[in-house]
Parts: sequence; C-alpha cells; structure tokens
Amino acid sequence: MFKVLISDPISDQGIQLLHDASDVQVDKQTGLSEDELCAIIGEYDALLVRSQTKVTRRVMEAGTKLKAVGRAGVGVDNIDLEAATERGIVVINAPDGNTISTCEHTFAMLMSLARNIPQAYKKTVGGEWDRKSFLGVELRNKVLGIVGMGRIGSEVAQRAKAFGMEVIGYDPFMTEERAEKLGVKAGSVDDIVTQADFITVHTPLTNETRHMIGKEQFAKMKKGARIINCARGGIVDENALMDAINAGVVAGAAFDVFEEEPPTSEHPFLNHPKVIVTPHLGASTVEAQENVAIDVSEQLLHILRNEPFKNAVNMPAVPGDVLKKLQPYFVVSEKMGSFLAQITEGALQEIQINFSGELTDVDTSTLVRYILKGVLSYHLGSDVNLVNANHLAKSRDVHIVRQKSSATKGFTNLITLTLKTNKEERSIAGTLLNGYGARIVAIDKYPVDIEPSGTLILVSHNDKPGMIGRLGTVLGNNDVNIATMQVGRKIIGGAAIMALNVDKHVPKEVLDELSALPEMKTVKEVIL
Ligand SMILES: NC(=O)c1ccc[n+]([C@@H]2O[C@H](COP(=O)([O-])OP(=O)(O)OC[C@H]3O[C@@H](n4cnc5c(N)ncnc54)[C@H](O)[C@@H]3O)[C@@H](O)[C@H]2O)c1
Ligand SMILES: O=C(O)CC[C@@H](O)C(=O)O
Repeated sequence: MFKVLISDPISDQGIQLLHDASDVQVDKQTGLSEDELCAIIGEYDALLVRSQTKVTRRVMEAGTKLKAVGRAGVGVDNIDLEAATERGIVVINAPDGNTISTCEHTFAMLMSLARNIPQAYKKTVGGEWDRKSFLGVELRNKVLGIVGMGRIGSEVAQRAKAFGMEVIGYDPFMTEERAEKLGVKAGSVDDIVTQADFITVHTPLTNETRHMIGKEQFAKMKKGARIINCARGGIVDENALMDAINAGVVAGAAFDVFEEEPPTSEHPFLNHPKVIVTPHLGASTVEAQENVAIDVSEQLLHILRNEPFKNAVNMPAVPGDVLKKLQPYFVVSEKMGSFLAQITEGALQEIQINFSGELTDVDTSTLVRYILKGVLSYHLGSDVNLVNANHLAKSRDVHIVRQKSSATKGFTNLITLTLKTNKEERSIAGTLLNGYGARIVAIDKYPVDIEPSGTLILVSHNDKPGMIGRLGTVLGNNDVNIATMQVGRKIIGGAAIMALNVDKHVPKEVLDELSALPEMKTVKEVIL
C-alpha cells in the first residue's frame, strides 16, 4: 500500500482518483509547520502540495521513503528541486491546468482597471453615488503589450483580439511565423513600453525578467499606460511603478502577485487609489484547482506504480556506467549553453551540438539535456530542468541538430555549440583539460582560453591600436577589476574579440560606456 500525504488545501474532486485507487492510502493534514511535516513525512511515499507547504531540504531528508512530490500548479518555487534531485525524488507539476483561469483573471484585472470597478464599488457600498470620479477607457482600438507569449500570454492575446485590441507581443522564443499564427505583432520591450496602452507580463521570474519593467522602461512609457501583473512579483519593479503612477506617467496598475507575499500592511499598493490588488488568485477557480489536482494525481499514481509519467521537473535516471563517463562534463555543458545564450541576440531557431574525441563513443543525450538546460534557462528560468529541456525546446519549435565527429583540433574531447536565431549565428567550443578543468577554447572560431565561471565581459570590436587601453581605463574608472583577459583575431586590423574575467557584476551604465567606445561592435556581460 502506497501512502500519500496531502498537505495543502487541494480540490477533493481532483484527488478522487487517489481515493479510488485500491493500492493507495490518502492522508490530509494541512497547515503543518516544517518540524511537524518532518516528523511525519518518513511514513509517506508521495507528498502532494499547492504553494503553501515549503518542501525544504530538511523535509526531503526526513522523507526517507519519499518517491515523488506533486505540485498542484505551475511554479515549483516552494520545492527544493536540487535536494529532490540529489535524493532521487521526482518532482512533478501541472503546467497546463490553470492557464485559462490565470488568463481570465488577467482579463478581469485589465477590465477592472479600465473601468475603476473596485474603486467605484467601494464608494457605492459606502453610501456615495459618485458618477463623476470614475471615467473609464474603452479597450477597442487600444494597444495591449504582452511580455511573455507562453501558455498564458498567448491565451490573453486571443481574448484581447476579441475585444478589438491591437496586440504587440514580446518573447525571445516567438518567431515571426508564430506571431503571425497568433495574430499579434512581434515587438521588443521598447516597442511595448512606447506604444502600449495596457501592458501585461506573463514570464517566469528569472535574473533576466526581474525588474524588466523598471525605471528605464517607465521613463520611456506612453503616458497613461496601465500595467497588469498576474505572473510573479518582481517582474515589474514595484517602487519604480509607484513613482511612475505618482508622476502621472502610469494611469493605474492591477497586481495579483507581489515581490513579497503576503505584502506588509505598509505596502504602497494597498491604499493607492490607482492600484487594484488581489491575493495571488490567478489559479483560484473551481476548474483550475480540479484540473491541476487531477493532472498531478494521475502522474503520482504512475510514479508510485513504476509506470511512465510526464511533467517531471527534475532529473531523469541515468545508468551508472554512462553517468560515470559523463558526470565530469555536466557543469561545462550547462555553462557553455548558458554562455552562448547570453551572447546571442534574437529568437532562437536552431541549436547545433557537436561532440568529438572521447565523447564520440558514449551516449551523450544527457549532456544534450545539460546544454539545452543552459541555453533555455537563460530565458525560461528555473522552470527548465533536465527532464523537460528537450520537450521545451521542441514545443518552442527550436530545432536541435546533434552531431559527432572525429576532428578534435588537438583536444582529447571537444564540445562545439552553435546557436542560430532570426538575427545571427554564434558558436563556442569547450573542453575538459586533464588536470585544469573546463575551458572555453573558441568563440565564433576565434581561439581563446577562458575558464567558464564567474562574471565575464565579451567584446566584439575592430582590431585597432589602443582598444585594450581604452577598455581598461573605462573599467578601472568604474572600479571593475580585470582578473584575466584574452584577445582573439583572425587577421591584423580585422574583426576581433576580447574576453575578460572580471571580479564583480558590471553595471549596465558601464557596459553602455564600453559600447560607445570607437571601433566597438558589441559588449556583453556573461554570468556563469
Ligand atoms: N497568478 C497566478 O496564480 C499564476 C497562475 C499560473 C501561472 N502563473 C505564472 O504566470 C507566468 C506564466 O506562466 P505560463 O504558464 O504562461 O508559462 P510559460 O512557460 O508557458 O510562458 C512563459 C513565457 O515567458 C517567456 N519569457 C522568458 N523570459 C522572457 C523575457 N525575458 N522576456 C519575454 N518573455 C520571456 C518564455 O519564453 C515563455 O514563453 C509564470 O510566472 C507562472 O508562474 C501565475
Ligand atoms: O494558487 C496556486 O496554487 C498558485 C498558482 C500559480 O502561482 C502557479 O504557479 O501555478
């Protein structure tokens, strides 16, 4: 008999499947502290949670029989995936079940914002018949900017079109063809902030998306724009938004999610007449809660019964002998993918992966997963893992070309990656040097020798005297210390690159100052 613990309020209809299973005993205990959960989790084969239960490393360690953790929802921010992977615990989620509810909540917020419904309701029930203060705006012929055109963003676009809105969508994975299929105009964040009357964000929270709608974007924003966030707190900079509202640039905002949840009673959104809020209710519908509970219950049953399952968000099992050969390449593979994603511009179309030398004789599909994880995490954040990396690439029409060749350019092993986007094609090669660890040995076919770790600056420029000095002066003036530096060129005076390991994160203003130097082409910061 398998024992399943449900530790958050989850739809009873959704978990009926577990109740009906003759080989499963279901226990429900909600509101447990970490200590209380640790004290009982040792008896259970599976744990089913929503977002309240924090499934920490301690909980995983106490769960000595635990085979699976199921999250009835999308975000797995409350589950320590690394600890689960280390202990061989499969973590699954329900990525599709609450898409429509969250999309509809976004629209409810958008319309409430356009017509001041919460503010008008408050006054009316307070006894005031105020028909002057709440002049709204129509949606028809207005521009909606959608940042993040995944599951929810695409559904929002479809509904906006039914309201006669013009939609501009931005997503690094959205090609012109997909935009056309969805009936939206593909634009940049800049296009959205300068042209949109309503802006809604639907990305995960990653290093790249944190504060992606911030001070700089509000400074360029179309006057009177309205902002909606039903994705994750922190994608829109809350302080910068308040300043923009108070300065009269932004006409109003509707937020379901906050940088800190729940927000404190002093949070400026809570009593501002132009801001409307809900307590993370995007997925709170009968249907969504039933859907996610059904999806996750089905998969938990498969895992417990040792049957094939889907929606795993952590690592697949790798046979021991293969693991031994591949393990030394895991980190370099992922870092190479991340490196290349960070320096390549445009919508991703193809990833070419070539293994040579001693890597030609082994099944490298796990390394492919690490590479894809590195590439895709840059855009999709912590939602990407070794189990779903292939699927995510495929579902976004990213073509993966795997090759093996004997040409090693003198190295015992070599991994060469090429990313093709709608704007450019860039490549890097990396190796594991016996006794010296991982090295990037070529960038766009320029030979280099770079340790893939920490913070790097990658510069493309024209090979002219004085370039190194000018760059060093700008970094020195801004207190950025250079640890190592590599210069690569093919011909004297031609195109060249510089790669620098620096001791700290380089502020955007400093990167802009470097980009403005004569003969510079591109300057990118890479964080590994
Ligand atoms: N409020 C709620 O209750 C609720 C419910 C469900 C989901 N969510 C959240 O909504 C968000 C979207 O969920 P989804 O199911 O549509 O996810 P999804 O993975 O289908 O879509 C996210 C999209 O964001 C894009 N993206 C990543 N980085 C980007 C960037 N820098 N700029 C533009 N686009 C970028 C990705 O390419 C992807 O297409 C997630 O943060 C999710 O956790 C909130
Ligand atoms: O209501 C919930 O369970 C959170 C929903 C949402 O944030 C998710 O990530 O699925």
